[in-house]
Amino acid sequence: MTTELTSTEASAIIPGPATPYQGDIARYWNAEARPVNLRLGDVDGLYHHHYGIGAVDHASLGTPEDSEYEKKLIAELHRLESAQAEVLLDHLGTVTPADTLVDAGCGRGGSSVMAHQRFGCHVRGVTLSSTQAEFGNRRARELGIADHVSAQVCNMLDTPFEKGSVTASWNNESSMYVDLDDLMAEHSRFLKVGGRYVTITGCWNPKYGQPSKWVSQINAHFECNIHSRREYLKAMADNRLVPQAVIDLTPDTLPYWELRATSSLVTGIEEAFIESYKDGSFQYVLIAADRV
Ligand SMILES: C[S@@+](CC[C@H](N)C(=O)[O-])C[C@H]1O[C@@H](n2cnc3c(N)ncnc32)[C@H](O)[C@@H]1O
Ligand SMILES: CC(C)=CCC/C(C)=C/COP(=O)(O)OP(=O)(O)O
Ligand SMILES: [Mg+2]
Repeated sequence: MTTELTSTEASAIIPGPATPYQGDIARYWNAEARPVNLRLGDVDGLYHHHYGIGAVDHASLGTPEDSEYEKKLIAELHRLESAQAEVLLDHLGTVTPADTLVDAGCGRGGSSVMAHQRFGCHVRGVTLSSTQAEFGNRRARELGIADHVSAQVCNMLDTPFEKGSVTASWNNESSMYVDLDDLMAEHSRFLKVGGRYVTITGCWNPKYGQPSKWVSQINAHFECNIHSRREYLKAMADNRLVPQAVIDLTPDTLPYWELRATSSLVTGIEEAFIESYKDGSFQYVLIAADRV
């Protein structure tokens, strides 16, 4: 028989944050309720905390004078965010319904749901935020897929997944909150040999020199710590994760940002993304790696 835990029972078995920083990040995401995320998620019930890629369908938007324009703009931004998750899933390799995937830093669970809908597999999400985990588990119940998709409050650097038990795993815009060597070591531990790891992330470009003022602004805005492209490749190489594809998605994400900057849902961080992508100091990349 399965019974739900009371919050007192749950807090007795869920350890506190591993560091004071992780406590801050848990609080940040527990309190987060930005319309740019909730109103986009309301379009079709897939709630994302990542950005979009692909060309804007200007024909579908009509003109700003149109009374439905704002609604269409929100739907278009959401379409581009879901397109980003589809591209991540395209790089997970062969996944069968018997497989288990891990969504590390799963947010409200949009990517987890999409992975289950595409592959029929099990997806285990981890997040520091109890509000996000509850939200994701509620959505999974509403969709009737709670037996396949679940989220739990857990540090992605110290997960309960058994060694070699996971077919594929990913970080969708969640790796800038952790030490990369610790992160790649944990994915490497729970992935099967021959399994696949994918990250989509913003990283600073070593060709620029050091993190630009825009990168510093993004770090301050989200309380995160953006790594360089070089650090990703080094941490993977040191942890038996061999890149199979490194794709610069920067040109593909700029249209999303330029459209978002015109909307009523702006949050103030749009300029930093647009300017850093344009001056070359910051890049939006996908890295897919084989666990060897
Ligand atoms: C920007 S959101 C991305 C959410 C999701 N991947 C998506 O694409 O919608 C960052 C997520 O990383 C999670 N996170 C940050 N540090 C973490 C850690 N140490 N362990 C687990 N989750 C973490 C946060 O709780 C949050 O859910
Ligand atoms: C690419 C980088 C550096 C990402 C930082 C992590 C992050 C906060 C992603 C988007 O979350 P969100 O969807 O909650 O943000 P917003 O409210 O801006 O849409
Ligand atoms: Mg968002």
